[in-house]
Amino acid sequence: MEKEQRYFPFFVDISEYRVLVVGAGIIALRRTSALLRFGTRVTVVAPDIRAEFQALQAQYGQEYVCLQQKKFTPGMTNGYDIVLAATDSPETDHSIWEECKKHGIRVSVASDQTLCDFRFPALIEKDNIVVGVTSNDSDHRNVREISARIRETLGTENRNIDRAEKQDSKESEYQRKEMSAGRTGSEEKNQ
Ligand SMILES: C[C@@]1(CC(=O)O)C2=NC(=C\c3[nH]c(c(CCC(=O)O)c3CC(=O)O)Cc3[nH]c(c(CC(=O)O)c3CCC(=O)O)/C=C3\N/C(=C\2)[C@@H](CCC(=O)O)[C@]3(C)CC(=O)O)/[C@H]1CCC(=O)O
Ligand SMILES: NC(=O)c1ccc[n+]([C@@H]2O[C@H](COP(=O)([O-])OP(=O)(O)OC[C@H]3O[C@@H](n4cnc5c(N)ncnc54)[C@H](O)[C@@H]3O)[C@@H](O)[C@H]2O)c1
Repeated sequence: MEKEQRYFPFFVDISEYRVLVVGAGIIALRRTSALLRFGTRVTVVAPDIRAEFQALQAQYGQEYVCLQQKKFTPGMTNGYDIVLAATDSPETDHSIWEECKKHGIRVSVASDQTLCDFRFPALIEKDNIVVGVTSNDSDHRNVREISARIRETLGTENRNIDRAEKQDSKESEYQRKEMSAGRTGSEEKNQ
């Protein structure tokens, strides 16, 4: 019988990490904005970059958000501590995974749970409390629903970008909220 895979929720200081995110669509945006709230530096590589990434760069500064408008090419993962593959091309995601495995870089592939060294959780943040939710059976929809209920109980706004907002690439609700809250990279770091 196959052993059930279980994921342990380490809570790690990622402020000194260098993170590469390949792809700049809705999933990459949700994850990049989450990582930035935890003080890390992120490089984003994609031929099409959603407009909200410019707002993140304006908010956190170029030191924290480096945008590279180009396709992934071999060698790009060099020097990164972790890599998130979130393109809409399974072949590209797979070659990113291969390169990371070859060089011992931890990698998560949004399109394929079998290619994840770690799980990207749903995040609920309330004052200094951080809740991370994941599933051992990869029922992503359930993770999302449980997280929404925790957010409701704690009275936290849903900071995550919903996939339904995908079409609204100009000025999303998320961007307006972040901008009107006047959040800055240094404030986030000090939280
Ligand atoms: C928690 C959350 C965090 C985040 O993404 O930020 C997250 N998925 C979320 C939502 C969600 N994901 C999917 C749907 C559509 C479902 C539907 O409609 O049926 C929805 C619902 C929605 O988006 O509304 C589809 C999906 N997801 C993965 C695959 C590939 C596969 O299963 O192989 C496919 C099929 C793709 C396809 O078919 O194209 C894989 C992963 N998704 C993970 C995390 C990691 C495992 C964590 C876990 O579930 O335990 C992992 C392994 C990737 C990783 O760790 O990198 C976020 C909740 C955000 C929140 O609420 O805060
Ligand atoms: N984990 C999750 O929560 C979840 C949920 C749904 C879907 N997914 C998976 O996540 C992936 C991304 O979904 P999305 O909705 O963000 O897609 P999207 O279409 O919004 O964005 C795709 C991005 O990938 C980039 N890209 C394409 N080819 C590239 C290449 N060769 N090099 C670099 N960048 C490249 C595009 O320029 C674009 O920025 C899909 O594979 C999807 O199956 C994950």
